[in-house]
Amino acid sequence: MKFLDQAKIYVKSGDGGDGVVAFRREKYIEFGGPDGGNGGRGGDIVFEAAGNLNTLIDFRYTQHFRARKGGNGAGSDRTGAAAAPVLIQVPVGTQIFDEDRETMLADLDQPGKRIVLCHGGDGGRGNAHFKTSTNRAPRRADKGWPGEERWIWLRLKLIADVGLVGLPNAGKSTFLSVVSAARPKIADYPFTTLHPQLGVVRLSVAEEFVIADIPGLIEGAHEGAGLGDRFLGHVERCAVLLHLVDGAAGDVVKAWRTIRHELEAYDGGLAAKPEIIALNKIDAMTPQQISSRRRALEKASGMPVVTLSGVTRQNLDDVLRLLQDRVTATREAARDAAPPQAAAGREETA
Ligand SMILES: Nc1nc2c(ncn2[C@@H]2O[C@H](COP(=O)(O)OP(=O)(O)OP(=O)(O)O)[C@@H](O)[C@H]2O)c(=O)[nH]1
Ligand SMILES: [Mg+2]
Repeated sequence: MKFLDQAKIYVKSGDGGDGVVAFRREKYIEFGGPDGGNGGRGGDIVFEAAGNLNTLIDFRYTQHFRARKGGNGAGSDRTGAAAAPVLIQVPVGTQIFDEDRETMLADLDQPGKRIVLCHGGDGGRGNAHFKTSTNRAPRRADKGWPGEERWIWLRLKLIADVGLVGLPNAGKSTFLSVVSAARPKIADYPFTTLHPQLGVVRLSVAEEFVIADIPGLIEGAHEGAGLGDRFLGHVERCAVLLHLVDGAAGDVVKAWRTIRHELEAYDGGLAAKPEIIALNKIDAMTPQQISSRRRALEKASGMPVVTLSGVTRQNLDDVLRLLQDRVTATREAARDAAPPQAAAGREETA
């Protein structure tokens, strides 16, 4: 499946329908009164977060969205029909930015959340509306109000509970493939993973969380080296980062520091996120190597370090338990902090 996490599109809500000038025509009544109806409202542009999507690729092919004009008014005081809204479905986690790419207009962070981004124009008034005691036969009717138009940026930030970070080849995709049903590409060369992928981990009926595997980072990623750091956006909303360090390749402390440095250079609160450090590929290390590298990492980071092997599945259960507990705690804290309305996924208008 192709993946795209940003897209620029044009949206325009429908113009309002025009009001009309009309007069009553009936037998035996010489001068019928004004009865021109109002125009109908133009169609809205509505965005909806859809749970079954996880790419913006469709927006590469369709970039213009226009809602229809409202119907014109008609004689006999008939109001024009309101035009149907245009509903644009985007993946959960899509943020809508103004053309400047800075101002966020909406954050579609929950399944089913909807926002009206552009309101349809109101219909113009028909001449029946302009009748007064001194002007009983007005010839005035207004055109409909124009709809709103703008260019916007869609930016997808996948919503996962756990973000996998590490150098290329650290074993991130292997880890994802053994703990979830996801089947990412795995190979012994760097930058095997070219776009983020999600997997669901199920520990029990009541316990599950989503992991995001992203392309490996290298030194200078924040300046564009390798695949750059733009995929880090996909772990911005994670509760915890699982930082995999390849224990079988070179200097583990240097590897860990390189990634920390890139997380700090990326502004998005990533450096402040809880991190679980895991020394990976212990199946390919001697017991002495495992303990000395682990100690070196613990000394450098000042944190406990877990050891595991994605290939032989050693210690996976312990690591998943740690992650689940951290995810649960974060969710509970968020629930306590959020006002009840927001937790219910209230509709809002941008
Ligand atoms: N011995 C051993 N090899 C592993 C382990 N996990 C991954 N590998 C190997 O390491 C290489 C890289 O694995 P990937 O899972 O593709 O690594 P990645 O971190 O996703 O790499 P990028 O997508 O390039 O960032 C592959 O050859 C894997 O078979 C492990 O636990 N033990
Ligand atoms: Mg990978």
